[in-house]
Amino acid sequence: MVDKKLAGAGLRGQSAGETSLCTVGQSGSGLTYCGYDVADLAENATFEEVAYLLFNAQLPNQTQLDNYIMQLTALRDLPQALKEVLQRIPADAHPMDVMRTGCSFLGNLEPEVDFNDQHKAANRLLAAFPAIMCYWYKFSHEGVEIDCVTDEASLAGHFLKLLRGRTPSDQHRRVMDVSLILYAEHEFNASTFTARVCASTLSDMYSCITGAIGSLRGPLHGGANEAAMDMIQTFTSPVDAKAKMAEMLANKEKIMGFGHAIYRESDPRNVIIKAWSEKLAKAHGDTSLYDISVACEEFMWDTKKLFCNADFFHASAYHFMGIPTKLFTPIFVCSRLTGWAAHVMEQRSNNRIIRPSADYTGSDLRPVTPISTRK
Ligand SMILES: CC(=O)SCCNC(=O)CCNC(=O)[C@H](O)C(C)(C)COP(=O)(O)OP(=O)(O)OC[C@H]1O[C@@H](n2cnc3c(N)ncnc32)[C@H](O)[C@@H]1OP(=O)(O)O
Ligand SMILES: O=C([O-])CC(=O)C(=O)O
Repeated sequence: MVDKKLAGAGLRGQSAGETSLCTVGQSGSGLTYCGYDVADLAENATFEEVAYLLFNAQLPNQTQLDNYIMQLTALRDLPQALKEVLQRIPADAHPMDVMRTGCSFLGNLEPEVDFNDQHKAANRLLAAFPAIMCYWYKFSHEGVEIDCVTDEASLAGHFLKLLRGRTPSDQHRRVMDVSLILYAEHEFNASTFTARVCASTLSDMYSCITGAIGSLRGPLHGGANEAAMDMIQTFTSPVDAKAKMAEMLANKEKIMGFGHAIYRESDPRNVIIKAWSEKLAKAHGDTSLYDISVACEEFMWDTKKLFCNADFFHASAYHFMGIPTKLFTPIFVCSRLTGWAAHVMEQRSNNRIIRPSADYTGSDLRPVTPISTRK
């Protein structure tokens, strides 16, 4: 992968517009949000500060942050009509379909009637997504109707408390916060581009985000963290992992959580979440899943020069925090919503409808023959 060419199918390597939100894969700093290195943000900021940054192009001061957190916490509860819809979604539904429906239905109840409301709509979704996910999960899986409001100030803590019904540890709250920071924004990835295409028709925020959720759902994009978890759970030891992965590669199977459309040698988020995964494994008292994950990383680099993307060590990290695998990709939604909404706002600020052309590969011009003569 070191000599990977950013060209060819999938619009790879082509610029599809301008953004001031993010750089990906530039030498020196692998990933920046509005000029800040993601590692710096993960070390020295909170997810709410990053959300504020993406929506306002600058980090908040303490007063601005306090006000922003107050604003978000007031927007957490779900309307009764949305709770009733979530109650009707079966336990075996795909959780990303739940997020898509929750987002779309909220757009019916509280539509964005004017682009002046774009921050309001984005903040409402940011505050409500953890409850949409957890309300459905707890009702459909445990028959429990949870209270959608908690006393946790951060979105990370709020989500963990909704899911578990008890106050999370400082370590779990911090890891979830870092995870939300790492997933928040990533330039013109597939789901963000979906949101921008939708925005370019002057559609509403809820439609843009609903479409983006549909794009993130696929295993080649956000769904990879769940797929990686399903895979590593089938490995019994580092040796077993290497043997099974060799078989998968021989069968030309894709190994989820490895490779990236833009990065060539590493994903800068991996080293951060990997370090947290190791700490969580030690705190958990059983490092076997972490050791297996490290063996996978070594094997893929040695055999294919493929590296872990942001998703791979998220699998074990979330697992050590007791998060059900099926909620992995919905957590990604709770975070990437910030990037999507910021891109929608940016697209609107200098819009032209996105409408590329295609190279035609079909039949030459031909007449319509009578149906009775067709074979
Ligand atoms: C947060 C995120 O969305 S990160 C991405 C999450 N997705 C995954 O983890 C899914 C697994 N990875 C992949 O499918 C790919 O690496 C993608 C979709 C991320 C990027 O796709 P592309 O840009 O087309 O990959 P790229 O051009 O680097 O592929 C080069 C070669 O490596 C192979 N390859 C790339 N990733 C993998 C993988 N994970 N497992 C096995 N082979 C792989 C490709 O099949 C291709 O082989 P070929 O030339 O014989 O066809
Ligand atoms: O950028 C991409 O192609 C995939 C993505 O969203 C990410 O890595 O966070």
